[in-house]
Amino acid sequence: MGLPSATKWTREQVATRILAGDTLFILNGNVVRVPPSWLTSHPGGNLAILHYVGRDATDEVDAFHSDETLQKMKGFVVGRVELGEDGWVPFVPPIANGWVRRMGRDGKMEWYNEARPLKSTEDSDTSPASQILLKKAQAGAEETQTGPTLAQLQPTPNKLSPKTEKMHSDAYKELHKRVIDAGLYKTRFITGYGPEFVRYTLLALISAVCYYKGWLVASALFLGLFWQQLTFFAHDLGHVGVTHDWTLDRLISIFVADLIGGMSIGWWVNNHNVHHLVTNHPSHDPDIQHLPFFAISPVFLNSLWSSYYKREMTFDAFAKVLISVQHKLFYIVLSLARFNLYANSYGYLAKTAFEPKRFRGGRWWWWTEVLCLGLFFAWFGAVLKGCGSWPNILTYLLVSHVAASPVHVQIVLSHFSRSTADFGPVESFFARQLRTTVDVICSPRIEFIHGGLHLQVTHHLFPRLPRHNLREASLIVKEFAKERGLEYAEFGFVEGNGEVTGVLKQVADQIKIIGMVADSEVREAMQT
Ligand code: HEM
Repeated sequence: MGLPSATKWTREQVATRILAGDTLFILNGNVVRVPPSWLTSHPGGNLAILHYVGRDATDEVDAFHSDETLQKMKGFVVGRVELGEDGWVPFVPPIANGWVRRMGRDGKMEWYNEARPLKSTEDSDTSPASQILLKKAQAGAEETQTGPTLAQLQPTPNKLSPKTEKMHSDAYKELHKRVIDAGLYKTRFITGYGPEFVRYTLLALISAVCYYKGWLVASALFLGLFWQQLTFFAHDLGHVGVTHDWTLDRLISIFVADLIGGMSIGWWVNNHNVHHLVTNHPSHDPDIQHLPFFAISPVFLNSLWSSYYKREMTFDAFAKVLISVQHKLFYIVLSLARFNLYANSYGYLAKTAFEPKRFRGGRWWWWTEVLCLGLFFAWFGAVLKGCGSWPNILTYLLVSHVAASPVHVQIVLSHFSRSTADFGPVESFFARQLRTTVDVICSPRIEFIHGGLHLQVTHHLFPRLPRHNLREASLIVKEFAKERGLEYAEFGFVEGNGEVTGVLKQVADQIKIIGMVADSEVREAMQT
């Protein structure tokens, strides 16, 4: 690079370096350069960073990193930029237009066009002018264009005002300070996790006692409830939100998620971080990419490209049948969702088997996960074998997996009925999380059923905040949002289910309408 860290960079210089392949983002007015070797070993995954290339990532970086990491990040600063009255004028990251870096035939890194942009032709709340969805790249397209262009880096203005977004960003910083000052980053080991551990132990014990008594359905039911509750603990650990020590939290989470639950925590964290950063973006957020089973927006009927799964989400004849009745299949599909999570988990571990060492965890995380999954298959396999007959085995498998499934309903409630529009890089982290996320109202007495994660808006704003402090933090956030006239969305559990199935029905109806229009066109053509 050759530029010392005190150097002032112009916006043009930043753009030129990005187009040349550098991974740059803005942090508190500094230009941060992530070296390629670091990008692949980033504990939050490479996509987390790629979605912020050319943008001011200060709020996101503050939300996701420990103080120790924030200090270390200073070592990656390569210069400064002039921030205007409305802050940094962001670029559109190359990945948003389908451009990624990969090794070329000559052994050098080069741009690769994995997808082509599908731009909005209007400027509405559901389809803002800034919206870029992705479609699979056409064969041979990369030969005509060798990398992203300067024009592609420039965001299309929409109805968002950069001044207002800057105000939201400043407000978020102030809010974060209030949360820190209130001491809410301190984990409540005794009063928070104490009752949790009693609950986990009881559920596991009841399941074991029932099993040895031969009450298999009851045993499976309590095993499922035990898994359901442990999911929340694994979630906290995945966010480094328990001991706040990456290695310790990761080790405990491998024990909980892989050994007891049979799922890869590495996969879950990788997936979940992307979801937190590009929440509800149809082409980038894996948590809303569920074809052929669900489509929460008509845009999915265009067979979009997923930058997370690196494949086309094909809306084929099979998907068409399922989506047209998705609101009716909603609970049935979710009750079996755990099997899909196993598949994704093992696929991720297979894919990462030959990845380079990580900055945190080197390769041990991978081997420990594989070992713990082996142990899971050994103990759960023995449990199933002990059920005796095939009908008993099948019943045990189904009951335990269905009993663990309410957690999936809860997760989708928090986002499925919220906006999936892409307001581009100008939108602040604060405003984006409030727009795409909703809380489920629930009494503190029964909030353990939701694992406390029904306070999803506050969780999205402060992902590393220990779960048992979310209620207290949410009160601060709500008051703060009210002061600034921002919406903090929340609904009751029943109302939320109604909204989500309503959204699914709307998309399903859309298919019927498209089908009817096509039929009448054919009829008209035959008559003429
Ligand atoms: C040079 C730049 C960066 C460095 C050195 C860095 C370093 C790290 C480290 C060490 C962790 C482990 C957690 C911790 O110890 O704090 C982490 C996690 C993470 N990072 Fe970064 N990071 C960088 C840039 C970014 C950017 C630009 C983003 C996105 C805006 C990002 C998103 C994340 C996420 C989502 C996690 C996972 C946290 C969680 O699971 O709760 N990082 N990063």
